[in-house]
Amino acid sequence: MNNMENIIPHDFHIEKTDRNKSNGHDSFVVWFTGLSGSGKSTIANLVENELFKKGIKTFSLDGDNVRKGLNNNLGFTAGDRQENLRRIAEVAKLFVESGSVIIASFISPLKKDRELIKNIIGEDNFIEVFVNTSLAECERRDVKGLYKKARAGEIKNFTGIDAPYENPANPDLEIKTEEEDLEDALKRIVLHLEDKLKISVQ
Ligand SMILES: Nc1ncnc2c1ncn2[C@@H]1O[C@H](COP(=O)(O)OS(=O)(=O)O)[C@@H](OP(=O)(O)O)[C@H]1O
Ligand SMILES: Nc1ncnc2c1ncn2[C@@H]1O[C@H](COP(=O)(O)OP(=O)(O)O)[C@@H](O)[C@H]1O
Repeated sequence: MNNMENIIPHDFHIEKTDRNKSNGHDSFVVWFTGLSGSGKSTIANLVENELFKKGIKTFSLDGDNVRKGLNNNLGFTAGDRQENLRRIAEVAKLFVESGSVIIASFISPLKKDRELIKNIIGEDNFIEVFVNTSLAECERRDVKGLYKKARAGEIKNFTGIDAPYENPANPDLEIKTEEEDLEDALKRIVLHLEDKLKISVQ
């Protein structure tokens, strides 16, 4: 029992729009989804650097700062992934309220979980970027040696091996890392965000 009926929200005076006006830009979430090793963190880092250089308030959320802290009691079953992503979405929503552009990089493998994330954050504040790299290429890169372990049966429920990844049907942006240069992809993403930020970021 969590007694939600007894939680009565306080009416705060400073709203998102006030913070956005003060910061000179809108706030929202850029959510990178894709297989392990697809390039989410690499691209997300570059995007954050570009925005930060322009004086935009940004913050990155990824496995390193979330799965080791807030979500250190969660693993990789379908239920744990959903709870991982639900909590992250709630945190991201708070950051958006605070006026930041959030760069989130999580495998987020299932359509229904990405729908949940979008509903929590709000469609208007959510930009989905699908980092589309084939499993074969991710496995070839094997940045962290995890595919090798998964193939050897040392890691269970590994995305792409014995756990599913469902491609997004309608992402706001799709980056095919085997076909497009990193620099070109970066330019394309920043260009897309320019409009959303409602200020010039050239
Ligand atoms: N079983 C299994 N499946 C997939 N990934 C695994 C697994 N075990 C550990 N790892 C490492 O954890 C990172 C993925 O965590 P996420 O929070 O992004 O996953 S999820 O969105 O909840 O599905 C992922 O990081 P990235 O490689 O950066 O994607 C892996 O390094
Ligand atoms: N076009 C590209 N975009 C992103 N990463 C690329 C690209 N081409 C090669 N890579 C390499 O692929 C790897 C992706 O790893 P990483 O960014 O950690 O992936 P993820 O965060 O999705 O697990 C890095 O070693 C990166 O240098």
